[in-house]
Amino acid sequence: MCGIIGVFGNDNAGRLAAVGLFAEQHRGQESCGMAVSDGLLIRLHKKMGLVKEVFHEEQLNALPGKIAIGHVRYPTKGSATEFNTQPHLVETLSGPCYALASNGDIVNYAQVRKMLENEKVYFKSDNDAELLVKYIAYRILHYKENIGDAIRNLMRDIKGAYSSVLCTPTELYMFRDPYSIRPMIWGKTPEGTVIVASESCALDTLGVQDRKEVPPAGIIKVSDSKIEVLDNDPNLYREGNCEKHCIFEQIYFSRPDSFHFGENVYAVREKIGAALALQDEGLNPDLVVPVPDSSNFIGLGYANQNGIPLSLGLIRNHYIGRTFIKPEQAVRDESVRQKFNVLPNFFNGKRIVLIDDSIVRGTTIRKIVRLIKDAGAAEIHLRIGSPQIKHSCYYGIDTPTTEELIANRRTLEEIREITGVDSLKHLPLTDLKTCVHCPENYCYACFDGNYPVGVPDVYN
Ligand SMILES: O=P(O)(O)OC[C@H]1O[C@H](OP(=O)(O)OP(=O)(O)O)[C@H](O)[C@@H]1O
Ligand SMILES: NC(=O)CC[C@H](N)C(=O)O
Ligand code: SF4
Ligand SMILES: [Mg+2]
Repeated sequence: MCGIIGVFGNDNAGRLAAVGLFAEQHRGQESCGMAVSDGLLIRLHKKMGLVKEVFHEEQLNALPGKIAIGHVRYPTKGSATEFNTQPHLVETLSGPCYALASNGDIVNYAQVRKMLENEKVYFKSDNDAELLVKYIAYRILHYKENIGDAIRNLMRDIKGAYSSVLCTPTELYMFRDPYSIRPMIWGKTPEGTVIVASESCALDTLGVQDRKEVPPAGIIKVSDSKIEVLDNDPNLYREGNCEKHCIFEQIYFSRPDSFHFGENVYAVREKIGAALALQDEGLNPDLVVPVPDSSNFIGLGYANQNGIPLSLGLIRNHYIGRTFIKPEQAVRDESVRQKFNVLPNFFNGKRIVLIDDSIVRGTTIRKIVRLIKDAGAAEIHLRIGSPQIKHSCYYGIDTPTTEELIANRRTLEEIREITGVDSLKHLPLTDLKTCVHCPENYCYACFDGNYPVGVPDVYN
């Protein structure tokens, strides 16, 4: 998962983009970057690190212009390096230049890259956003297409998830894959600046009130003279006429104050909590304790449904960030250890319902249960706000190789034993589907293995 931002029509475009990226920091912590156009030239700055580390006053002063695109990266295609960091800039010999940033992942990356390499297109990175921008530049130069047509052909030829922003020296484009797997939302500030972001929390921070989702297969072109929604029928590029939004955005990834796929994220999480609670009538624990932060609203939904007090007995260090999205296991282990502590004398003798949104490798929950047990809890009943994750994601979340997923290596009973809890229940898929308004419009592949856009080819 990554976060994108696009800004058009503001003298402080770079600064606004930095504010937007900061609001989306939870979507990518490894590196970030920005491309800003002053009308003639696109300048690029990207580095490993967090937004506040990469964009100081000095860098922002060196990025003048009215159009900006930016990205916070959580790597899925290509390792965590500066080369693979987005945006990617293409400067062509004949003049035009384009910068692009994208959230998602491409499943036929190898095939399309090979096709472009056969046409003498050169790649600097292993990142899918470079593939997207080079594909577009290739179509424009080779077939003399305009950008809109190049993007339409991209939708025909390139399969996977992409919520992308592209800028030229004078225009901003936003476009989204036909299944709308990742969120993408845009609007205008009262002063008329156009902003597009992965999540509405970034638009809120930048003062955008009137906001709309970029439609499936949508292509929106913003120039000085107008905003054009270019005609494009999603059903030309997909099987069935459904969108397939990532359900994991609602369960874990997005900020709870965001709104997308027609839902308030916090409200979906509260429903997940209530659905978990319905499985537990008669359990009567003393306290419901969520694993902060992503499970707080699931915990609240559970507590309200069964009339049990919600208790914030686990305290997290807010400066550690997300642990599941860190690329190395040793770093994940150490980060979880440093991330959580318990309130003193809080758990002693108590029967706890402990709530987390998901178990991926099992790193987090093992350590948390140990902490709570050491703090004297009498019973721990672990409830997970999603089904077991048994399949990798190929659309922008780095759920690891299937062997790394604990649900593939152990039975549910073994996981209960390893974690050391008294009982363990996941939310069944059928119940999860009741927590959103249009369940048919979601991807659930990491739970059921039904991949709406297929699985990757192999690069060789
Ligand atoms: O089983 P695991 O491999 O540990 O992965 C699952 C955990 O990772 C996520 O938390 P994370 O710390 O990434 O983010 P959060 O602070 O937003 O909950 C998620 O909320 C689970 O707690
Ligand atoms: N998680 C994402 O959306 C990652 C975007 C892109 N695939 C990258 O690796 O940079
Ligand atoms: S496989 Fe899972 S994480 Fe990936 S897009 Fe589908 S629901 Fe989301
Ligand atoms: Mg968590």
